[in-house]
Amino acid sequence: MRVTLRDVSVRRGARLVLDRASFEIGPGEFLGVIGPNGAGKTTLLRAALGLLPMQGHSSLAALPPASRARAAAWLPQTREAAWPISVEALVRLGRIPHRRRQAQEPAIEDALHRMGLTALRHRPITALSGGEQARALIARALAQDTPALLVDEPIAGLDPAYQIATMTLLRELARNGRTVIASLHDLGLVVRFCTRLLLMDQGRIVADGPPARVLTPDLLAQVFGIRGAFFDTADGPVFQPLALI
Ligand SMILES: Nc1ncnc2c1ncn2[C@@H]1O[C@H](COP(=O)(O)OP(=O)(O)OP(=O)(O)O)[C@@H](O)[C@H]1O
Repeated sequence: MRVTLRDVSVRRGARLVLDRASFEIGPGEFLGVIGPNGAGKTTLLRAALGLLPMQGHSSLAALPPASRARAAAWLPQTREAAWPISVEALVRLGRIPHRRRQAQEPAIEDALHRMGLTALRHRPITALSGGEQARALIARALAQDTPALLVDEPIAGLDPAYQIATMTLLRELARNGRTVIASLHDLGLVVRFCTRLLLMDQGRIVADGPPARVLTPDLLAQVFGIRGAFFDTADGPVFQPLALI
């Protein structure tokens, strides 16, 4: 599904925290939204979904709520569990937009399996570690089985194996025709997995393109205040942040 944003702006009080953001993304793309703390990444994703008052146009936000819930799944950054429901019940919530339409169980089993939660399915989510809770919330988004997936820091708090597994899964979903947008901080992993990067700074999109064209020495210095290096490895290009400037 194509997701289009045109001149989307968000104000918080007197501050413009998102300034005329525009981009278009289609099936097959895995877009990594990167930028320093406070750059506006979460704001961009939430505005795209219509979860914030905004100006401008977002194709997802323009959909009626029921259609939007079948078009896009959302993994929020905050991972607190409000109620001690079971992992399986949480994942089942992802199926609400599809109720009455399809068999529910295969999507729930698949999501539990993909996130390594089958053995934890009856555990209350309040009795899981932070990383396990994050995996349960990713599984809920997967169970929603939508053509677009917007995920806010999906690998924060995950161990290295689940970080790689989750990035691999998101890349596979994109390769199978989904549209995936993820805010991410790990520049090494975005270079390995994302097909395209959107670099944000102070509420603006300052670069949009393939990883090697976005993580240039000039932009790394200007936006992050760091320098880093690219290496070619048997597993593909690798980027390592090296030092503050
Ligand atoms: N509820 C709010 N009220 C006022 N300002 C807010 C609110 N939420 C976010 N902001 C401000 O909006 C700006 C963008 O925040 P946002 O959460 O989009 O950044 P981010 O790039 O996702 O940051 P991080 O990497 O730290 O998660 C920040 O300056 C933040 O302080």
